[in-house]
Amino acid sequence: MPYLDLASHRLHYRIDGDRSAAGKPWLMFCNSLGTDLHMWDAQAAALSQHHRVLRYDRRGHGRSSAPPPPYALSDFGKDVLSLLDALEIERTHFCGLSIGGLTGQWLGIHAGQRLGKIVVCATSARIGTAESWVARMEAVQENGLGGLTAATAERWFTPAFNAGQPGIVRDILYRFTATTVQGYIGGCAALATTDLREEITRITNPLLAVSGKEDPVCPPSDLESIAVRVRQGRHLSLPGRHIVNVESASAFNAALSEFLDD
Ligand SMILES: O=C(O)CC1=CCC(=O)O1
Repeated sequence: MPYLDLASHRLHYRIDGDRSAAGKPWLMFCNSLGTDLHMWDAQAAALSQHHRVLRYDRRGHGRSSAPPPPYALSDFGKDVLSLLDALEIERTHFCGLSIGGLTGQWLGIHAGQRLGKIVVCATSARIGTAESWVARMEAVQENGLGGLTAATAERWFTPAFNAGQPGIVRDILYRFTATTVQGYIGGCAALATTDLREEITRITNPLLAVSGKEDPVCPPSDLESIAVRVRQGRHLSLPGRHIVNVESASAFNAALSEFLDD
């Protein structure tokens, strides 16, 4: 299991596809709050035929360790750049969901030359409010992540998906409750202090914004707003709630391939 050891924490990552296949472009995925790199299993399986796929667990999530919170969005962006530098990856396409999509926006603003195309999913230039994230941090401090499981399932998937795909939902919620409290709180702190609404106009990379039609966290209007504010943006809405790449996996994979190959 490969890790990158940094000064304050270690990042767990995984490469699918032939790493030495120089003709294949890199495609990097970044997970959301309370998930790990397995949220991209369906995408890695489909896209690794034509790409070298790099996934990692954002700090404090999955098998990556959690430095003491709070974190800032720039910490997540710098973790990505550290991984790219360590793996000698000059340039990669980037796909992130929710806080992973905010990380993609930060990279587009501050390190656009390291990215090819950017895909941001179920995200916003500013997710929620500072007050809502402070309340979430307090709830997690008090009850741990287990206390949030039912509400999380409801935000992440439609009732039909929750009922129809219990195995997939169980697996993703198991990984949710396995997230460290420090890592989750650190992520909430970054969300409480992030507002990229002005800065995203500096993004020049081609960008695809993907929304879940019924996402109560980042509704389609948020993704549309990103697409119109960047230089070369487009927006696509797919059936599902917040974790739209899982709920609409086939359509998501098709859209991702089409956008990257275009
Ligand atoms: O509230 C949630 O669980 C959804 C979410 C907000 C930011 C993120 O990464 O996930």
